[in-house]
Amino acid sequence: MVLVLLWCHHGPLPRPTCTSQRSHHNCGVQLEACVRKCLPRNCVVARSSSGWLQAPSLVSKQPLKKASFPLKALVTSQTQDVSTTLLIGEEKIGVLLLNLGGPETLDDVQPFLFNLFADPDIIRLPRLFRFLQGPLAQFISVLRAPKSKEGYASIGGGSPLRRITDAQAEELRKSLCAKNVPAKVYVGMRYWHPFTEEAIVQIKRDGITKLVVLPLYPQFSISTSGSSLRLLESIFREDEYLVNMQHTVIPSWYQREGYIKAMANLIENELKKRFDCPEKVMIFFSAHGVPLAYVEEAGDPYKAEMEECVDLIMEELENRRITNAYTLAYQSRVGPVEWLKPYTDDTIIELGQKGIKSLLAVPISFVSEHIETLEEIDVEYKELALKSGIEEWGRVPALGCEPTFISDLADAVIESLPYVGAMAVSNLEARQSLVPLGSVEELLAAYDSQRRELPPPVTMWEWGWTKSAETWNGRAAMLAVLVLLVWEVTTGEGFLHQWGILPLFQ
Ligand SMILES: C=CC1=C(C)c2cc3[nH]c(cc4nc(cc5[nH]c(cc1n2)c(C)c5CCC(=O)O)C(CCC(=O)O)=C4C)c(C)c3C=C
Ligand SMILES: [Fe+2]
Repeated sequence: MVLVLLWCHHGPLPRPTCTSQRSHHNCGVQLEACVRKCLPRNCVVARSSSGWLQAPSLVSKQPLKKASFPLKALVTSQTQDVSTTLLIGEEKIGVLLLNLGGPETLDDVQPFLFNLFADPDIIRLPRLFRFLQGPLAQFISVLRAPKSKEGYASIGGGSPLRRITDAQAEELRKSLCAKNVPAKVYVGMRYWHPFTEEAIVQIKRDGITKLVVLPLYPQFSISTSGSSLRLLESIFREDEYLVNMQHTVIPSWYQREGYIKAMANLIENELKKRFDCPEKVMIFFSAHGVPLAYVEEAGDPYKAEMEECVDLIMEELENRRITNAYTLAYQSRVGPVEWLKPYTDDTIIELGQKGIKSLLAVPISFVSEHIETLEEIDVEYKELALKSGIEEWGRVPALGCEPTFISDLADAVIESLPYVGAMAVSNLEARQSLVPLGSVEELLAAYDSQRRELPPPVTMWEWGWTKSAETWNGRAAMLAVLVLLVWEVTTGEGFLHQWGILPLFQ
């Protein structure tokens, strides 16, 4: 196998790949994509932008020597058979799958939403107002809960995420075992059970000595993998056992051949199965959106990774002589701020107006079925498409436990094992060692160094008889009634006393 390392040390990559000094990371992504296209498939392309190495299937902190010019490409040979070296010694290998989590019952919806909105990677307040994070999360979650509950009720009363992620964990364990890498696989959710903290307790109880952290999001975003990794970093930092446990992180894996092939298989199957004239169908990639500020201000690589991911899948399909038209749009916008565009709903309407008759929706940000595939795509977007003049609608299933995909995740874990290193936050010697440290903190710093505030994702106020204003007016009225009630009960005075309604018992 050949490893190509793109090395850019402090400073923008040279033109023409770099058009913006600020989106330094994105340049790296684009450059990496260009280089990958020119190389044979068996090459691993890695890039570094701030002194540590970020390979497609691993993150490792590699103290690189200062470059005499900004960009350097190294080509080395990697001939070691990783799986044989793993089994030497008494290491206990663990794999921690990170995921979002979802409410299992309708009663879980509001507390789940509270956990989500209490996350500073979802709503980041100015430093001075950080103390309001909890009350604000409570407020927004109570406001949003009725709408979310409706959605979860329509998909059977809860999220299928836990069940599917548990099944993926079990299949991954089996696949690793079949590849001679016995490992325990744990699930750590960000906003619902089993919480990441619960998984960590189990990892410590089992005495894991080498841990591979694998977020189940193909593309990295500050709001998903970033948030989970930030949490993990804070847990690790405070725990002596974990500080010394060797670990590495696989931050994103959308460019892996197995994943790309598995996605292409799903698209090819669905095209053949569902449509009379498969070649006339437009392939409609629908990615989960994020607020534009994440990408433009905080440096989230999500958009660049998403675009590259779509290119790679289309390239794979073209190799199979499937040359359909395709497009990418972003769904699930929440709140008043601008999110990544084009929006899925606007795009569907536009395609209908342009006379497109057949669409195949491909959910691409997530590898399990969840509320946004089962409700938003299958119900809302399908209805919109049919109303907009689209006659044939199909949707590619999420990868779930698809064997090519699971086997590729197992390979990603195995390939990352030689890079598992000590966290050792305070250990200077370990920090300077050549063994990659897999520091979550530095990974996050590279994308989100300034930690600017992130926009609130829900509408706070709209004047006029909008749906939001009605909700707010209703809630304000309820609050006023509550205040009056408390006032009457505590003071014994007020309208209800004057009218003889209170006190109830005399
Ligand atoms: C409000 C900001 C949000 C951002 C930013 C965001 C990014 C983001 N989310 C996913 C994947 C999922 N999100 C899910 C649910 C969900 N997400 C938000 C908000 C943001 N997401 C809310 C309020 C909810 C709850 C559901 C709702 O009320 O609409 C889920 C579903 C889990 C389930 O229960 O099935 C997933 C999956 C990605 C990939 C992403 C950014 C890239
Ligand atoms: Fe979300």
